Amino acid sequence: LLHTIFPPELRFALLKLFNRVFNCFSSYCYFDITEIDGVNTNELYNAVQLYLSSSASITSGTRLSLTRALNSSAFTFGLSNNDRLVDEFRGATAFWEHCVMQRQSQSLSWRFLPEEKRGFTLRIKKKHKSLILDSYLNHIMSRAEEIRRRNQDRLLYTNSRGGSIDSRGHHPWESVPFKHPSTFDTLAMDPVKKAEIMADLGEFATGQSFYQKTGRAWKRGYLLYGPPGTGKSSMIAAMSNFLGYDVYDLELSEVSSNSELRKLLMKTSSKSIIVIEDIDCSINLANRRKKSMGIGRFESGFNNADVLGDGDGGGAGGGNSTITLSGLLNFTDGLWSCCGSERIFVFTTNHIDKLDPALLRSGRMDMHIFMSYCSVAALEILLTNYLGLEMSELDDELVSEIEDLIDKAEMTPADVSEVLIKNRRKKGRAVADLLDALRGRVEKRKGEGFKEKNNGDVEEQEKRALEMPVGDCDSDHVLEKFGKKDESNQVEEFNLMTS
Ligand SMILES: Nc1ncnc2c1ncn2[C@@H]1O[C@H](COP(=O)(O)OP(=O)(O)OP(=O)(O)O)[C@@H](O)[C@H]1O
Repeated sequence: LLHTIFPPELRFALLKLFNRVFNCFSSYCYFDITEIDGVNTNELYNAVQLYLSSSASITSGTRLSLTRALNSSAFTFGLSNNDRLVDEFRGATAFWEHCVMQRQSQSLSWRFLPEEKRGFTLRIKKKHKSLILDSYLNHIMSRAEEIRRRNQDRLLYTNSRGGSIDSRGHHPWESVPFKHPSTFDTLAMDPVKKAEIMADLGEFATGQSFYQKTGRAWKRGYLLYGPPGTGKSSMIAAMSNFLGYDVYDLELSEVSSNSELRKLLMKTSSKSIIVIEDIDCSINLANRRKKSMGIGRFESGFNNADVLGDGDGGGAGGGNSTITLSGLLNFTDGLWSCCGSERIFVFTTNHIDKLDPALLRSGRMDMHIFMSYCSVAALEILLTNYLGLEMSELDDELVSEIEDLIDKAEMTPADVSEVLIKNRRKKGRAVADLLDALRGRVEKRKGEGFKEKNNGDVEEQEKRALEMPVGDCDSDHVLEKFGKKDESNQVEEFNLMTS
């Protein structure tokens, strides 16, 4: 009888009418965000899920499912049917409900759809509608991206031959989870310098509006230089862990031309650190200069590029590579470096004197970071990290002997950690071994007439020249500095360059 008096069509029409009247008088409005929009995945649904699973407050009695995604180092919770969460945004309250319905049938679609139809319903006050639509949803998208990055382990990419996707569909960048444990806490270096670098990175990562306002590309370059074992790779890992950026370790010898380099760059993602290690071994600048001027023999062991591109080019160390310095500079500086944003370029070298001044010039590498031999400040950090020991716990006499020896010994943090790690369970033994190692090194260097120390002096000059504001670091200064390093070849070479 009920069916005859109220046929389904009439019931549906009444329900619709009721809804309309209800909506007119209600102070709320509703938005549905379904998981699948037609046949496309709705990015907003995934973002809302991720965002709510870590940001919104859980109402009591809510039952949530916990998840830990592959490659992820954090737990998030998922929402079941009709779970409700409340979120606040700039004084507005957003009520979220998760709705799950069984899908009736697999409609005609080229793509398999999940059996459940999932979606969120967002309820907000009508007066907050524009705030929510203009800002809240964008806020959710960017927060979700951030959470995804933080939860996900960093990835370390390396390039295989070529810059394009090959015939077998292999991407030119291959990745592995990057689990390097180095952080700024574990990094042994001068605390003031460390704080400066961290502040610089922090400013960069949060500086979107600054870069927009000044019309600068949102990227930054760091040159790490210093002897092997002073922590250049550890610094890159610490940067990656600090910012939550992936690392692209660019193997230049695998790249055969400037255009390949450009293609590789195009396939890197934003929020990443692009690293070229031992840049002096990758780009053969000295020989290029001589060759381009048609004089001099190629004395170093580099396998020179046959094609040198243009006058500003230098061949990459690899076999048939035609990468030029200008190609590399375009990679970091030119229009192509801006395809994407929030990118950090890091070059490392053990021999800053081998680098072309063009690479060091103002604006190329924004910060030059000298990774030095182990200093007292760095040793304090290593003692705490490896032995859980404060310098203040040591005898005054012992401390003053260490302070006296440490600079003369020129031990790298890698050398010092090797000594400490051997006896990490016997603190006294470890400190005694360290003292022996320091004395041994000083004696050895005395025997050699502190030859290396002379280099150290030059390094001090480099340090001073390169750590001044980069704008002041002109090529003349650099030439003069390098001219002092090795009287025989380098002076001639740089004279040629200036002429
Ligand atoms: N400044 C440092 N702070 C903490 N540990 C360090 C530091 N420098 C070196 N180490 C230790 O020595 C190891 C080797 O250092 P790392 O590879 O970072 O040096 P590097 O300067 O990059 O050397 P190379 O130029 O040979 O690549 C690290 O795994 C780390 O354990």
